[in-house]
Amino acid sequence: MSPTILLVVGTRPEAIKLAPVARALLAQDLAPHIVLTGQHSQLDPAAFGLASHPVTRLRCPSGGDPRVHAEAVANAIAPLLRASERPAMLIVQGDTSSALGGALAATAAGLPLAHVEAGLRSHDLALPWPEEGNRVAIDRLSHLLFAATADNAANLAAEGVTGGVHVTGNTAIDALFDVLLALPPRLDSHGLPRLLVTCHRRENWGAAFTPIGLALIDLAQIPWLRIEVVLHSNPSVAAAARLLLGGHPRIRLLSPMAHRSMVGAIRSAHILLSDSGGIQEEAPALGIPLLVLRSTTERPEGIASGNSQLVGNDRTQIVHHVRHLLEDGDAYAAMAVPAFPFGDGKAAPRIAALCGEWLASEKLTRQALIA
Ligand SMILES: CC(=O)N[C@H]1[C@@H](OP(=O)(O)OP(=O)(O)OC[C@H]2O[C@@H](n3ccc(=O)[nH]c3=O)[C@H](O)[C@@H]2O)O[C@H](CO)[C@@H](O)[C@@H]1O
Repeated sequence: MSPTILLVVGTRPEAIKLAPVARALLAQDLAPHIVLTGQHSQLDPAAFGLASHPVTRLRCPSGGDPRVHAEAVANAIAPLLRASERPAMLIVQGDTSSALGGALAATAAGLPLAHVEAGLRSHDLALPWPEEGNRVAIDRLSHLLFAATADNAANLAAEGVTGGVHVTGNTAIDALFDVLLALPPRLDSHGLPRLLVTCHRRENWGAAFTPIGLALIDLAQIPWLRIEVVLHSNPSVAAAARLLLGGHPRIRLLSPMAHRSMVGAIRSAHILLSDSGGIQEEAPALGIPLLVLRSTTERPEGIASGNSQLVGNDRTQIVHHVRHLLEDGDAYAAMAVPAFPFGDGKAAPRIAALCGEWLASEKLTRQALIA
């Protein structure tokens, strides 16, 4: 029987980034089993191509203290690891409290743990909180660490974590390529240039969204610029944008989109304004200039490749940088060259092969110890 591998999925980006891994594990004759923690309660496995795998649903919605949430997830996963058909390995992705909960549960049960997107660091525990702390904690507990980039592996080395580290690329690019294959070809757009905005990180919640919203209202005075804000699926995160921008005649608020539609929207945008991690990975590959609504990033590779720029959440700075890109064709063209600093779209098969090899070598070691 194929060894079972549990994949813990709490949020939309984890589903997007683990779907290619689940598929690649199956191709390696390993049996992926999806554990939906309930962090994003509306998550539909079918929307991410995960429905063909066995799925266990836990009831751990987010809200409140993320450390309490991580503990709740760990407690809810524990019985799955004690079951008679104990999995061979548990995989977590990224830095959510679901991922931390999965890592804690695996550790408590003495189960091998693999971390997809290991070594990502902003080097500031407060930005983003609690994600940066979750990243460090998960990496300390993991047996296999799949770093997306050489910089991420170097972050691990600097912390003294070297064993089990592999540079694989980010599975976000695998997922992006999958979507692009299914999208109709891009038609030349003769419409107005579009500024596409997403904003959901904790540091831009509530009142912290105000300068960003006011910057969009300033930019809406440019008559030939279309502004679209994609709201987050968490209504309390979306509330500040609704309050400030709802009803503005020149700013469209859009409901959260399926990944396929989102990639289509990014691909046809002129400029992106976002604090999303995943969009920082996708924008360079699509060659769409990205202004990052943060003062720091754990993804400096997109800045080094010339595709993104940090603009923080200051009203004047945001307006200045968007206007600069709209008015200076050379500056725009320099940021619009597609680049692939986050991977070549083959991260998931690499990860699955490494999991298979690791499990085989563990089995040999166990057999040698018994003999
Ligand atoms: C800054 C940061 O700490 N980000 C973390 C956050 O993700 P992150 O900040 O990427 O979370 P988002 O919710 O922005 O998800 C981004 C992904 O969702 C897609 N999208 C976005 C809007 C929409 O309506 N529909 C849609 O499909 C984007 O194209 C992208 O693929 O959790 C991830 C999962 O652990 C981590 O890997 C990231 O490090």
